[in-house]
Amino acid sequence: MHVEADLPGRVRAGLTAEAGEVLVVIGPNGAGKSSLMRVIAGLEPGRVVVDGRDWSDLAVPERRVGYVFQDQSLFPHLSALDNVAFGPRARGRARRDADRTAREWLERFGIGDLAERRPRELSGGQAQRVAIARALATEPDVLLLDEPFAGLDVSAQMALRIELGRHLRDFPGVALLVTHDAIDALTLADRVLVLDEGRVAQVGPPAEVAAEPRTPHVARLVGLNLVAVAEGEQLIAFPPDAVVVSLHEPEGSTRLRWHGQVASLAPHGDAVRLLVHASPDLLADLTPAAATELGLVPGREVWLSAKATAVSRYAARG
Ligand SMILES: Nc1ncnc2c1ncn2[C@@H]1O[C@H](COP(=O)(O)OP(=O)(O)OP(=O)(O)O)[C@@H](O)[C@H]1O
Repeated sequence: MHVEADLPGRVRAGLTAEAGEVLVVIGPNGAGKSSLMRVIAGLEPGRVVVDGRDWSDLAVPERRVGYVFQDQSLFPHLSALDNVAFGPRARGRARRDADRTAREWLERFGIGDLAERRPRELSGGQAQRVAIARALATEPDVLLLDEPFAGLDVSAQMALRIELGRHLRDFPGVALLVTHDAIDALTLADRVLVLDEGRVAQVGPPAEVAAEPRTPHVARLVGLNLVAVAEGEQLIAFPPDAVVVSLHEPEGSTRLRWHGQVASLAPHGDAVRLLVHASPDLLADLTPAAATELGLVPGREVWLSAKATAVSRYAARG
């Protein structure tokens, strides 16, 4: 499936996905992730072309799309069952038929016994299961999930993540899932799509995106330093524990060195993690003993150099 979406000033993105694929969409605040989802769903006016067919003027129910958005929560006056049956009914299925489908979906999510409850009588995790069941019950070609775990506590998130992963494996269409959490990308994605300033900055399998990030946002997410070199044509990435911190300019010919000011120090596992304001900002891990010996405090001027063997270098654009 090929999707082109254009919402001027907010997002302009093209993506291609195989049937059954899960694309996890990541990017910093304001990158256009929600805009992409909303324009595909038809909740914002914009241009959408799917496999050469122009969807732009199609109303929401005419699009073969299921969505779970934070602000499109369940109908409060309907039971869980009626919420899930709503989509099939709106698509013309007879009441008994739609109810049977809805009941099956609730059972698949392990909440068949909650069918008669109203949304306010459900926990956050249960309500989110109903919302996802409601989206899947319409048998969409595209499933859009915008931060489906937001607002749930950590253990509810983990349980729902595992369960959703199972349903996504069986889902025959294309799923797009927006998240801020690297765990979602690593556990749920077939491929990760990175949005930056409304454009697709990178697409690839999670391991590849994590190893060779092309945006500062993804580099931070996976805990790597990222520096543009060769007039911006290439990038180098290296982990914070491959950075040597010194108070004086390092000897030798290495060009992998930067001068900057310590912005913060924080415990990180057994190490101390420094954030140094240089160009660009860099992270460095060192032992607590070394941090004390160097007298590192915020504001201190330092030199950083990267161990060449720990640096990976790759093209800035794919
Ligand atoms: N209703 C709106 N009208 C106009 N501009 C909007 C609207 N909603 C969002 N924007 C702008 O569009 C851009 C993309 O926002 P969007 O919400 O899609 O980003 P996002 O990647 O989902 O961000 P976040 O991670 O913060 O949810 C931002 O510059 C934002 O200010």
